[in-house]
Order: sequence, then structure tokens, then C-alpha cells
Amino acid sequence: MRVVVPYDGHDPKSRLAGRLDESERRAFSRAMLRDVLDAVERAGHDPTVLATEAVSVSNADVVVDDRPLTAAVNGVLDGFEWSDAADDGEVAVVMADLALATPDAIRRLADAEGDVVVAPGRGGGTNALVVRHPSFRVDYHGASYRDHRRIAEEVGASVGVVDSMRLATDVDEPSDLAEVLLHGRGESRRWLVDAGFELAVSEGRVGVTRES
Ligand SMILES: Nc1nc2c(ncn2[C@@H]2O[C@H](COP(=O)(O)OP(=O)(O)OP(=O)(O)O)[C@@H](O)[C@H]2O)c(=O)[nH]1
Ligand SMILES: C[C@H](OP(=O)(O)O)C(=O)O
Repeated sequence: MRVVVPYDGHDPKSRLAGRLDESERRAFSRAMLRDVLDAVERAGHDPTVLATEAVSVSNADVVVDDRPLTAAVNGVLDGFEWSDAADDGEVAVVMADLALATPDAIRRLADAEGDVVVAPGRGGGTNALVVRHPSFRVDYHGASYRDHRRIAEEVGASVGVVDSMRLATDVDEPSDLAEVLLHGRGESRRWLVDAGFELAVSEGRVGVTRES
């Protein structure tokens, strides 16, 4: 299976701007990228980073495509050799902000049945996909989970859904940082701890505070 990890290093994680300045957001997004690449690699796959600009990572190939996300991913699908035995006719797209990703979660994604397998993100997005149907194309942003199901239906592709807390948690909003502190096992969690973040436990949901 070919595994592609889209990554936009330009002003990443802008929804965390209230908690992290721009250079911190870049460093944290890199830590998440490394955690995702590590999980993919330990699940037995060689990830390729699909990046908007050159990025240095030790354990993955990098392909630069500065088009917006949907066009760049569809470019990969357009150029994919579906009958090439090396990739078994399967392309996975795993987002770089899945800080809780583990090898087991990636294996569950890879093992799920369906011409198109979707791991939904909280909030309506698509955090990870496996595409095994040559006519399927992506349409990210908005309610992309719903859109990807519709597109699959339009091209006659069966759909599998992976119900995984680890793949459903994309780190977009400040409240997601609490999930990383609670459940993270890798570099992203260490980065937050080193930056002074800790859990803020009150009557309601758990949040984060940062020591100043
Ligand atoms: N190659 C590529 N990857 C992208 C692009 N836009 C987003 N991504 C990646 O797709 C994943 C999901 O994107 P978002 O959740 O919107 O991440 P983001 O753009 O860093 O965050 P926000 O600024 O808060 O929207 C992350 O891994 C991003 O790095 C793009 O235009 N090209
Ligand atoms: C890429 C996009 O991510 P979100 O903005 O929902 O985090 C999506 O999943 O369609």
C-alpha cells in the first residue's frame, strides 16, 4: 500500500494561534508529522510526505506539490499505477496532524474492507483514507466525510468506515491539545509538556493551561 501524508508547513495549525505563536505552531506541527510517519513506518509501510514546500524528515520521501490539498491528493491518485503489484492497488492518505496515531491504528485502517475506507475526523472531516478504486477522487474541507461517501457512491465504490479514537482525533483546536496530553505517546506530547502545557481539570471538560 502506498501511504501519502499531506503536510502544509506554511502557517500551519492557524486555529491554534491563540495558544502558540507561528514558530511554535511550525515546531509542533513537525512533531505531529514525525509521530504520524513513525506510526506508519512501524505499521510496515514507507510513507511519502506530500508537502507544499521542501521539508526535511528523516524517515520518509518527500514530494513537493504546492497546489491546494484536494488538487495535490488527486494528483497522486491521477498518477497512481493501480495495477502495480508493488503497491497492491491501494493508496492511503493519512493526515499529518493525527498526533495520537499508533501502528495498530494504521494497521486497522489498512486491514479494513472497502473500495474506499474512511477514518472520519471529529467535526465532519476525513482524517485518513484508503483508496482501492481507480475512479474515486477526494474533496477535502467542509463535511468531507459526507462528501467522500457520496463520491464513492457515485463511482460505484463500496465504503468501509474505521471507528478509531486515535485516527478521529486531528489536532485543530486548543481543546484538542488536552487529548494529546491525555493519550499521546510520542513527540507531540513531549513537545507540549516541554512547552509548559498541562491539563486543566475543572467541573466540565478537561482543557489545557500553560505555565508562564
Ligand atoms: N500538501 C498539502 N497539505 C495540506 C494542505 N492544507 C492542509 N494540508 C495538510 O492536511 C492536513 C489537514 O489540514 P488542516 O487540518 O486544515 O491543517 P492546517 O492547515 O495546518 O490547520 P489550520 O490552519 O488550522 O486549518 C494537515 O496534515 C495539513 O498539514 C495543502 O494545501 N497541501
Ligand atoms: C482537510 C480537512 O481537515 P479539517 O479542516 O476538517 O481538519 C478535512 O478533513 O476535510
